[in-house]
Amino acid sequence: MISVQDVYVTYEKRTPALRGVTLDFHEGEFVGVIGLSGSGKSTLLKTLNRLVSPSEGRVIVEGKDLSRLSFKELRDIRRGIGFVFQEFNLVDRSSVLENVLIGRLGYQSSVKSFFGIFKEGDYRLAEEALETVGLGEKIFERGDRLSGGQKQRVAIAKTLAQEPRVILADEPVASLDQNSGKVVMDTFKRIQEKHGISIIVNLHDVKIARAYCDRLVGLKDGKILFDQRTKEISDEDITGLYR
Ligand SMILES: Nc1ncnc2c1ncn2[C@@H]1O[C@H](COP(=O)(O)OP(=O)(O)OP(=O)(O)O)[C@@H](O)[C@H]1O
Repeated sequence: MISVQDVYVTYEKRTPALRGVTLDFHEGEFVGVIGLSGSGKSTLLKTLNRLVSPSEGRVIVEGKDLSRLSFKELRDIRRGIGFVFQEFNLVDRSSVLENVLIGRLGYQSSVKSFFGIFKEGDYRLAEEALETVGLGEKIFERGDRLSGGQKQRVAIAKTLAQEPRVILADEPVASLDQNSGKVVMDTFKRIQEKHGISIIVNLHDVKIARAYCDRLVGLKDGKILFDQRTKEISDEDITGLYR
């Protein structure tokens, strides 16, 4: 589904953040990317929807080289790829429903988007997405009235409203307390299992990564140290990653 082929990313002539990364992501997987701060986790995730472009190598999504797409083709590909950030990225003064509807903007013509005109189907999808993340009752609440965990679930609902094939999540529980983090990770798991959507998530907490992910990619200094089924990963692998 997504193929990363010998990718290097260099920011402003510094040491490369990624150095020859090659791996494939498959349909329906729950993959965790782990490693020290600065190992390149965010950079890797951002290359998967061209928020960051490789300096060398290629990222192929559904058979298409991301670096060779027209504006429209990139927009179409990005519709199928949700992105969840550590800091939620919601509009605090807007309602939960309005925030989730933003996920539908990729399906509107630009004029319609500008005037905020949504179809009935958009509202239905937004409501379904909120039900899926367990926030059906908060639909008219203002964003800034929610707890951190609830905000992150609204952010997930927003990506669900996009009807994605894959959700990328960059440290989605790093700003949350343990309980809220668990609810958010349970939500991702449910989405993977019930909706068949692939989840690719950066995590600095190895315990969480081991508990939820089917496969773990260990990044160290911009290179892949291991890429294995979670149950095959030893304590030594983990120690080597953080040494
Ligand atoms: N926009 C940028 N401009 C310049 N350097 C950057 C930029 N983004 C990341 N870097 C550098 O690239 C390297 C990898 O960073 P990246 O954020 O991908 O790692 P990470 O594993 O996600 O770390 P963290 O968990 O701290 O975010 C680091 O050395 C970082 O300083």
